[in-house]
Amino acid sequence: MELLSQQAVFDGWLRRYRHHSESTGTEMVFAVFLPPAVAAARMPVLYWLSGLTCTDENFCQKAGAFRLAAKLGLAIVCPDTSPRGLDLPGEHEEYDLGSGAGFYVNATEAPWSGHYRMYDYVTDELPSLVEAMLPVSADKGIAGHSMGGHGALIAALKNPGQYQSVSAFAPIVHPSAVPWGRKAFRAYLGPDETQWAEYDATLLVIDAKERLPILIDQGSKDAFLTEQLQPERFQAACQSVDHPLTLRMHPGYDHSYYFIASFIDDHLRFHAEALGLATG
Ligand SMILES: N[C@@H](CCC(=O)N[C@@H](CSC=O)C(=O)NCC(=O)O)C(=O)O
Repeated sequence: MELLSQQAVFDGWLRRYRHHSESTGTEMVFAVFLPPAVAAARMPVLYWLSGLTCTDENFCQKAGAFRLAAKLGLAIVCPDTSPRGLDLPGEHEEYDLGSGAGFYVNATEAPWSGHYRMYDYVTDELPSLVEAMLPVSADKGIAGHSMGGHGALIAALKNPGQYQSVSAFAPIVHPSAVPWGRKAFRAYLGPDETQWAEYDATLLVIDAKERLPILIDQGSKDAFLTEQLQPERFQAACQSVDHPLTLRMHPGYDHSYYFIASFIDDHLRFHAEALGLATG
């Protein structure tokens, strides 16, 4: 992997790397924050999955996570949200399909299936690469926002034992039932909706093999709340099977990174505690 940039931040390092991905068949870029303590020990990692229109950079520039992550000794890896550098039909025309909108699934439909394999990329290929090439441990949590919040939920629900913690900001909890998800799933997974269940957190949680506690924060003034997010549907599914969920509604907050920045410390502490780091 090729180091693209390195910057000192809170006595740690923010690096961006490019590498060839077997999953997507493209070059992929990711960002990693390495806390200062990494010099002394292999640190656990939080994977952050971003939302529609994002790259690896949105979280790094806007979330304000690195001061506390440095103190906790928690590395953070931020993948991109889709393959890049392709020119598939329709790939760059709409913000919620194609580039910047990979939805963390393995596409089965043309023209996407050869490259849009973001599920394999974020759950398998990228962690293997990061653990082989960087001074981090195999202990990991996963979190994300909106499309990426849902990506985090399905990554944890589909891989029992792989993550020690999972959390989300304003996740699209039931993509099979809302416009953003239905559009993406129809394109990537085809018209047979029974195939969509494999990537729908509200359906997956019912038969989850592990009851890993989930933290979700949601703003009550989020413009996408009613049409696209509907956290109450996931809450009902969790309640029906006693899956531990903490869903916090925050009056006045919207869908933006101002909301994420306001509560990111709670999520970092939530993950750090599950990963065995001191949070005091
Ligand atoms: N442009 C679109 C909405 C785009 C948007 O709000 N993207 C969010 C994630 S939404 C769900 O995945 C985001 O994180 N944007 C980047 C940022 O830095 O805020 C529209 O206007 O409707």
